[in-house]
Amino acid sequence: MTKIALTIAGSDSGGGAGIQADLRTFAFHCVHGTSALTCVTAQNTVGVDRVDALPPEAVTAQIGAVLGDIAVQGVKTGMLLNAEIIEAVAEAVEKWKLTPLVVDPVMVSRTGVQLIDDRAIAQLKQKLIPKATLITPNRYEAQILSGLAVNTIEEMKAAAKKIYQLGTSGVLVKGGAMQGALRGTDVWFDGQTLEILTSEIVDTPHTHGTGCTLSAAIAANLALGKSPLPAIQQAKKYVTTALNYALAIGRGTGPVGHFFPLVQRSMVE
Ligand SMILES: Nc1ncnc2c1ncn2[C@@H]1O[C@H](COP(=O)(O)OP(=O)(O)OP(=O)(O)O)[C@@H](O)[C@H]1O
Ligand SMILES: Cc1ncc(COP(=O)(O)O)c(N)n1
Repeated sequence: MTKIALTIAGSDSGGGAGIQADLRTFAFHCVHGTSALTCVTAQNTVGVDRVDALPPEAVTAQIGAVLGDIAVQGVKTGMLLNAEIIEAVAEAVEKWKLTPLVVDPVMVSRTGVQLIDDRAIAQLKQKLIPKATLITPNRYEAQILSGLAVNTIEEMKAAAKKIYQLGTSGVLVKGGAMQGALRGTDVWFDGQTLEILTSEIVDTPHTHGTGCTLSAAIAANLALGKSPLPAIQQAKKYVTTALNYALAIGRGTGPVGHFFPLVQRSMVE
């Protein structure tokens, strides 16, 4: 039976992150991708020029149109932008019993720039994170959500445990923005198991979309029937490969190569 996933996220006109990365990641996993758009960014490899939010009712309607007709086996949320959209998504999660649910709490970019306002952060904490199967904060998001500094592996573990208390069933603190040997080391905590996930460090400046790609790959693996930790381990391998095939396009931070491992050994000349 065809497995189906839903992404609730923003559009990246440069095609590296957001809905564009999520749908490519679902397709790579042979999972049919459905989507509910929250905002439209005018974005490229250099930066974000403008963000236009959709009305929350439009987000509700998209989720309703999908779920009213199509059963989905995995869901992820990405850039939700404002408190009203977060509220609408939390209500839809409740109404449609959206599970398993991966919440990528997109709040701060890898470069440390805050992407959503303080009210939206509070709504994420109160309304959405407690409903999540797992959440995937990066280093800076983990600092905000835990109120702790995150500079060492011990601090990543402490942050994961503290964030778990917000009511999510699992926390993956991502280490893409950590320094030195910790770059690419993530920490998983689900209330019982504390696991350190490592990978090779891929030495590339082209890392745009790694967070979106990881959470979409986790949602795809959950839709395929894996339980959270194996889903995360598989997703991390996919991101590492995609980083190895990252695209040096544009003048800034290029995107990871979602399909390039396939293309290399396939019929495309
Ligand atoms: N250079 C790297 N080498 C290996 N793995 C990496 C590297 N950079 C990021 N990762 C991995 O990519 C995944 C995404 O983590 P990251 O911390 O980059 O998320 P993010 O900040 O949300 O992403 P983004 O850069 O897209 O905003 C994690 O599993 C992380 O360990
Ligand atoms: C529309 C949109 N959504 C999310 C991100 C962050 O993405 P990432 O953390 O993967 O770089 C982004 N830059 N644009």
